[in-house]
Amino acid sequence: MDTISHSIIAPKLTIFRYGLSPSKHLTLRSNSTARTNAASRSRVSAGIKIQNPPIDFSDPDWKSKFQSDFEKRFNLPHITDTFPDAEPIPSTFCLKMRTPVTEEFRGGYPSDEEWHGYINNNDRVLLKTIYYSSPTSAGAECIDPDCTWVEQWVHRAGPREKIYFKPEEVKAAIVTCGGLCPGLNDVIRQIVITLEIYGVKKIVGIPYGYRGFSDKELAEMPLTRKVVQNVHLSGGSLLGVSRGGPGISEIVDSMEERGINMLFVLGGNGTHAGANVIHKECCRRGVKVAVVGVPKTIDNDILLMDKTFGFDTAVEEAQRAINSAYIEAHSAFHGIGIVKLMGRSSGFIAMHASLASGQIDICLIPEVPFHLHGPHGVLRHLKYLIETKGSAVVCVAEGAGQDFLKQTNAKDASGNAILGDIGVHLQQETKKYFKEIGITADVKYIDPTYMIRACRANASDGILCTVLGQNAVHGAFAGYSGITVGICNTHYVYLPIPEVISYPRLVDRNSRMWHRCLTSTGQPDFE
Ligand SMILES: Nc1ncnc2c1ncn2[C@@H]1O[C@H](COP(=O)(O)OP(=O)(O)O)[C@@H](O)[C@H]1O
Ligand SMILES: O=P(O)(O)OC[C@H]1O[C@](O)(COP(=O)(O)O)[C@@H](O)[C@@H]1O
Ligand SMILES: [Mg+2]
Repeated sequence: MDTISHSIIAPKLTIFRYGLSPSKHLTLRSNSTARTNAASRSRVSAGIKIQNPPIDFSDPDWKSKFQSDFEKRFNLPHITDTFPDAEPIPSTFCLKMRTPVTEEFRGGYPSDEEWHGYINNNDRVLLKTIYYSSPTSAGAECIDPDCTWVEQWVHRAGPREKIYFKPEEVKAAIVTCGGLCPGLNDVIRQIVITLEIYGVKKIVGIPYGYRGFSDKELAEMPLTRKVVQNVHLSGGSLLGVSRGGPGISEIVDSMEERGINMLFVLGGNGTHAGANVIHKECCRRGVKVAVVGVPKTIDNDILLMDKTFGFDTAVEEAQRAINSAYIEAHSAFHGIGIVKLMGRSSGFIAMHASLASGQIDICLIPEVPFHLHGPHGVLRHLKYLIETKGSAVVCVAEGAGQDFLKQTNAKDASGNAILGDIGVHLQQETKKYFKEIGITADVKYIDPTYMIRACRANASDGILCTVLGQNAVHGAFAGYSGITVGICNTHYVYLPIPEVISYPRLVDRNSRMWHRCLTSTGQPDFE
């Protein structure tokens, strides 16, 4: 694909949830073009199994075939795939340094054989760590109907002893795309700092996302440790962000003109789809470039990772809005507080914020359909809460209940659907309902979404950003391209881009976490 138009291919995937009857097979629409080369394989995600084509479990070798297929899928694309003769050199990243740089390092690199700070290319991290003895275990992620234990290993991230770029020949660029997310500046800062430790002198920021590659009026921003020293103290992105933008060829043309041979792309699933195509186009043109992604999304909708940076901060910041809604509701006669949180297709922020606050009576997320009206609807339960507790607080994810709203088919510049405002709808319907049944209700609606997104990262996200930013640079110097960084089971890993964006990661309604949320809110089933 040449232009970033994102009339996103939306193939249908059949998802089988263990523990449900076949009549409850679900259909999910993928919103990423990147699924093309992944669609033909079996895959597992949180609580769901997708098989396309199905594995033949009667084949006694199915497990080893699955594992060798898995290994191939998670093999990291490398510069040597396109340039088989590319020779590695000893790494210039070594923390046994001298200040100031003395003559002893002038001609060569300060790599130290005694320093055991490098990651071996064969180091691996185990992707799945729970053995489910039965497919009916809560949240079971099984490959076969017997829930056979199958080891799935992914590549460990970190500095390698051999590198494929000479620092003096590197021109590195950083670009931040999509919506804002707490921690963008922390990642930019760590990328710049780590590049300088390797000895890179030419580092630039591309302004306003992919748009900065085509808009001649937007000058690239030179970056140094000095420039980025304090950027993590503010939210937003030092470089600016945007949606939409030029086509892939234009981006790669611009990279060639500028002499960029390392590109760090900070963004969500759309940005990563773009990064993967940029990587492929560079390979096709035979230009030696490392393209490395750092997943950015407060929605936490990237597959396989424990979490993405900014998510923790978003959950923490959401507490303030929830607490205000709680106080308003609690202080009013028959008070009802409604808080809308972000989450286009995934309800992670709403679920975690509800759990963390302990002040939510009803949590509504896109993954779990609900009725508003009727004997089992949300409004009937609100009446019950008002009658029994005197007040109620609802937390709704922005992507929830879209069926209740007028569908406009409107898209943003990146091709993402523009959602209707479920928060406003809920507020209006609640007011109407209580008026109709003749019960007083004081309804207050809070939409803190953009306030949450614009925050600076909290301490735990700050650390995550630090590790991810540093690992992105190590991955590029190691010669990998078309990869992204992440955290799996508390360990840091490199993953091929298509594997993490083939569809948005969703809350598994059979997971223990969703069950815990229901336990905490005490809400009934609204389906
Ligand atoms: N399928 C795609 N292929 C190439 N580029 C894409 C694709 N989807 C989105 N992009 C580009 O990635 C950037 C960010 O995408 P967007 O969906 O807005 O945010 P996010 O990366 O956070 O999901 C935009 O510039 C957009 O044009
Ligand atoms: O107003 P904008 O910039 O389109 O952002 C809204 C979207 O941004 C998000 O916060 C994150 O989306 P991205 O990951 O695509 O940046 C969504 O939850 C929300 O729907
Ligand atoms: Mg997105």
